[in-house]
Amino acid sequence: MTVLDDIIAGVREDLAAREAAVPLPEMIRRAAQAAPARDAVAALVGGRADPEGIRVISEVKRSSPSKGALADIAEPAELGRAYERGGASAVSVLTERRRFNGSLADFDAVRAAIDLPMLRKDFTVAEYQIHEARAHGADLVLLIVAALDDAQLRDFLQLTHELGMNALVEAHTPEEIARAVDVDARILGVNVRNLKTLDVDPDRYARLAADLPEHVVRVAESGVESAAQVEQYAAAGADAILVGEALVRHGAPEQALQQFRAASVRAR
Ligand SMILES: O=C(O)c1ccccc1NCC(=O)[C@H](O)[C@H](O)COP(=O)(O)O
Repeated sequence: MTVLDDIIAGVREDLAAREAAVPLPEMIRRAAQAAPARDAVAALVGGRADPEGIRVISEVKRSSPSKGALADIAEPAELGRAYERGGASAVSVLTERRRFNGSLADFDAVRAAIDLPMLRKDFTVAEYQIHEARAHGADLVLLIVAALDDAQLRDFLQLTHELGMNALVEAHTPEEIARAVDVDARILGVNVRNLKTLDVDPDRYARLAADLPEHVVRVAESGVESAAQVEQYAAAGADAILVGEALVRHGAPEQALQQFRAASVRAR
């Protein structure tokens, strides 16, 4: 069993418990009553040519399977506000409980504190999670190509769009990029972290960049430890980067964000 398989097994168990507490029809009703989603494509598009720098999706990440505990985030809302002040274009909140110590409560706290588009970062394996994300005010959900078959990928993306949201469709290989393009993904991420082995290979983004179509929002995910890495992603044409660990471990996330955006301008 890979790490991804193990995470998904836990996600399914937790999902069954939430669905027993709030059945799908009620979650659909709640999603329909939520305020309209913000346009995450508009927030992220054009980052590869923006004179002010690359777009940053800043992540609220307490723990990870690869590193264990990362940061004691006492006030996720305050971290979200710091990201907003630092110039983030969107905020991602991990909601997976068992391996990331995340929660929908964290998501709700940040949602109430900021006005940026927000990614509900979970391992999506059922339509229920998409309605649930919308009910909590999410603007973006994560669809990991490696975790879904073609029909699920198409149906989940369609539902996401029907609910007025967008999806970050995450790929790791040329084949997964092709599958994402086939379903008309608008925001396509290359995660340089292998979710089966947890190896991080930042050069992977540049190797796969040529496979990303011009018209999609291109996101380089994971592996940012320094401004130099941001320069490398920007030089390879990324519109946006998704950064977790480097921001939650940094004492001054606003400054880190500003440095990352400035570094991306130097790369052009
Ligand atoms: O972060 C992990 O260890 C991890 C393990 C297994 C599946 C997913 C994992 N992380 C999710 C992410 O993709 C990252 O949280 C995100 O891209 C930010 O990465 P980083 O900046 O390297 O924290």
